[in-house]
Amino acid sequence: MNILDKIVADKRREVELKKSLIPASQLMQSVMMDRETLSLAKQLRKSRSGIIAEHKRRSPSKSIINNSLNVEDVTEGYEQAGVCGMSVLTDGKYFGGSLDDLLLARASTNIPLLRKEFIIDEYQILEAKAYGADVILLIAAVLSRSEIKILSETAKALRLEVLLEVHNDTELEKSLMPSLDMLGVNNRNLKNFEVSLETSKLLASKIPDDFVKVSESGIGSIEAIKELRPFGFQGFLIGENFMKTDNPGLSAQKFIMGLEK
Ligand SMILES: O=P(O)(O)OC[C@@H](O)[C@@H](O)c1c[nH]c2ccccc12
Repeated sequence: MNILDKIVADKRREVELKKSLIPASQLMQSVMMDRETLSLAKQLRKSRSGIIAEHKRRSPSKSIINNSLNVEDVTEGYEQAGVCGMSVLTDGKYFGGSLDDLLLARASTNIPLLRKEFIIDEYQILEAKAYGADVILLIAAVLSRSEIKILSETAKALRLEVLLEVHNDTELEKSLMPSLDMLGVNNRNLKNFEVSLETSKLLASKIPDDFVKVSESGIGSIEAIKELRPFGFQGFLIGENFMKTDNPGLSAQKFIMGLEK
């Protein structure tokens, strides 16, 4: 079993358990359900930098990235840096995140927030909304076309935006549908952790222009972004490069200043 299959198998068990502890009807009562969501796609289209900065404590590929920061400080730092949006990892077992991280980030900022999670069930989309997200991630590698359709339509009904993540042609071709807002190309293969920006360059021309194109993972320099822009990418999802420093907000700020020059 590859690591992705293992994560998803664990996730299915986790979701069943959570459904029995906190029924969907209870999530529906969250005050967040009535919150006006923010558009990440709009921010990316009008931005000169296109940075989506991630809160990520650890990952299965790198183990510990940074365990000594608090999520509110990171959120405020990213906001001050002028990022377009923030991605918050909520998986606990493999990434050291939680839904509380999302809620604390929500309480600290008014920028669009993405729930970064392995979503396999509509229940997790209700959770995303109830804990203050504006956008959800769907990963084509772990979903069928009909699952992508059901999950993305559920998100739209809750006024959440959808970022669909692909890593190859087959995943891209099976996934295109109008209920998606943004198409992300993950430069990291989630099955073996190999990273290459070429993945983004290869897939870019196959993504129709109605979707905002986002390049994800392994972006470590301003040069990398300048290289990706001509392929039509307007969003750049960066985690480790910021989170490995003592002050992720400041690192993001330097990056953005370099891009806007
Ligand atoms: O830390 P990086 O290499 O900048 O990558 C960020 C983000 O793209 C990565 O965390 C990610 C992309 N897709 C995912 C799906 C699940 C978990 C994590 C991810």
